[in-house]
This record gives sequence, C-alpha cells and structure tokens, in this order.
Amino acid sequence: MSRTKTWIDTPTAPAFVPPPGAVDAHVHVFGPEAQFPFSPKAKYHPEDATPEMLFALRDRLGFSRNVIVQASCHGTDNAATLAAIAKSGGLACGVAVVDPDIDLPELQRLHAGGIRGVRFNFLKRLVDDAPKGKFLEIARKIAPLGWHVVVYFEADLLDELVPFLEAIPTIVVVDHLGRPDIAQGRDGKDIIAFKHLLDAHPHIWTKVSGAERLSPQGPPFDDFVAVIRPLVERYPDRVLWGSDWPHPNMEHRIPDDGSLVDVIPRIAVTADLQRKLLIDNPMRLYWPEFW
Ligand SMILES: O=C(O)c1cc(C(=O)O)oc(=O)c1
Repeated sequence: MSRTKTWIDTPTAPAFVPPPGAVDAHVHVFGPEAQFPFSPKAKYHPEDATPEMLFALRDRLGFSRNVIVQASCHGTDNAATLAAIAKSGGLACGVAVVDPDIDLPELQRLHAGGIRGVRFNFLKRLVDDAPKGKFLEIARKIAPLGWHVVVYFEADLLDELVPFLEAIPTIVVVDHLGRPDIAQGRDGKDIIAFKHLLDAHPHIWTKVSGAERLSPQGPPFDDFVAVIRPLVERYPDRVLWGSDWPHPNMEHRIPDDGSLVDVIPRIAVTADLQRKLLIDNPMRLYWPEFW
C-alpha cells in the first residue's frame, strides 16, 4: 500500500482567533512508522504525522491544547498516541482504542499516560468488526476511572445503535456528528434523528467537526454552517470542536486547516458559545482537575 498524505504543510492562518486556552478536541498522530508501526489490519497507510508537526499546527491555528484520538491505522496499540501526549508537556490528553480483555493495571497505565476515554469505531471501511457486546464490557471497565466513550458511526446506523448507546454508563461523544447527509438540510431526516437522540439522552455529546468530510459544497462550508449552527445553539454544553488533523483518508479533498477554524465563529456565533465549545466543555471532560 503506498503511503498517503492528507494534510497541507502550511495552512492559512485563520482569521478567527480562538480564545486563550482553546482545545482542539479531535486530532490524530500517525507513527512515526519507524518507531510505531501501523497495525497489520490498517485500512490505509499514511505518511508520518508526528507530534512535533501537530504542536506546530496547534500553535499556528491559535489553540492551547489537543485531544489526540487513537487513529484506526494504529489498531489497539496506543504507543504512538501515548508518546505524543508525553511530548506535549501536559497540553494533550488522549482517547485510546482497547481490547475487551484489558486489565486494571493496563488501564491505570493508560490513565497515567493521559488517556481519558475509549473509542468505538463502527465504520466498515475502517475496521473489520465492531462487537457491541465487547464494547459494552469495555465501557463498564472504564467507567470507574471517570473516562468517557467516543463513538464513530454513520447516520444510517443510528437507529440500530440507540439501545447500545443507551446502555453505555458514561458520557458518550459522537465523532463528526454521526456523519449526517448535510445535503438534506437543517430539517433533513438525518439531523432530525440526531436531535431526537440528543434530546432524549443528556449523556450524549457530539463533536461538531468534520466540515471537510460532510460538506458536499466544500469551502467555505456554507451548507455545513446552515445545518450545524442550530445544533450548537441547542446543545451548547454538549459540543466539542476538532480540526481532525491530519485528516485520515482525505487525500482527494485535503482541507486547509485555517479554513476549518474559520467555520467556528459561524457555528458558534457568540463569545459565550465559543467559550463553551472550545474551553468549558472539553476542559470539563479532559482536564476536570483544572476546572
Ligand atoms: O473518516 C475517516 O476516515 C476517519 C478515520 C479515522 C481513523 O482512522 O481513526 O478517524 C477519523 O476521525 C475519521
């Protein structure tokens, strides 16, 4: 498999200046492969996207902290994510992918390394299987540590997943809004179903991320803004934002990270909403000791 590059080296500096202390709550690192080989089950083979590159991007975009989410290409070996957190000087936390037979000492090792959640991935193009029963076992194991669950699924799976999401005994954060079809508009069936989910379940949060993945129109993402701004206003205390750098699998539509940051003041239109989205909510979840 040839290696793919899915980011630009020098994104535009955004016009929007995030408030001091802002958290980019969804990023990944890839490798470096020589030190942290990819999983044999990986569905893509990216170029190295290193912690140093991530921290340079963080500074360029005007953020203070990162949440590093274990990418599927690293399977359940969280070493690259942990190494990046260790290099961040306390400015990054992480979300891991783990096996159901993980024991308490290993969970404690991950916690000491800055992991604060686990991710369950349901995308068939990214993982071979998504065993709900085993995921629930994991959720029950991590709950006592104060961790939460991050779930990545596509809109057509939502109905089927509701009982599973209801059974998770921690906060649940949905990645990239559960991938609604944005072309349906703000009253489309995918967004209505997602609103029903959040209305009925106060423990479910969402990342209002993925404009580059979800917007058929592309930059400046007017279609995404029209659909997602009402969600930020409806659930101001349950939304997180992430750049999704280095944008796995986006080699054919590589986004300019600066243009993604400039979506923020259009979906969170007041300073109060921006502070909740970028500081209060992620700090409550990832750095509660400072909150
Ligand atoms: O849509 C994707 O391709 C994607 C992949 C991964 C991953 O490989 O972990 O993470 C994401 O947040 C999004």
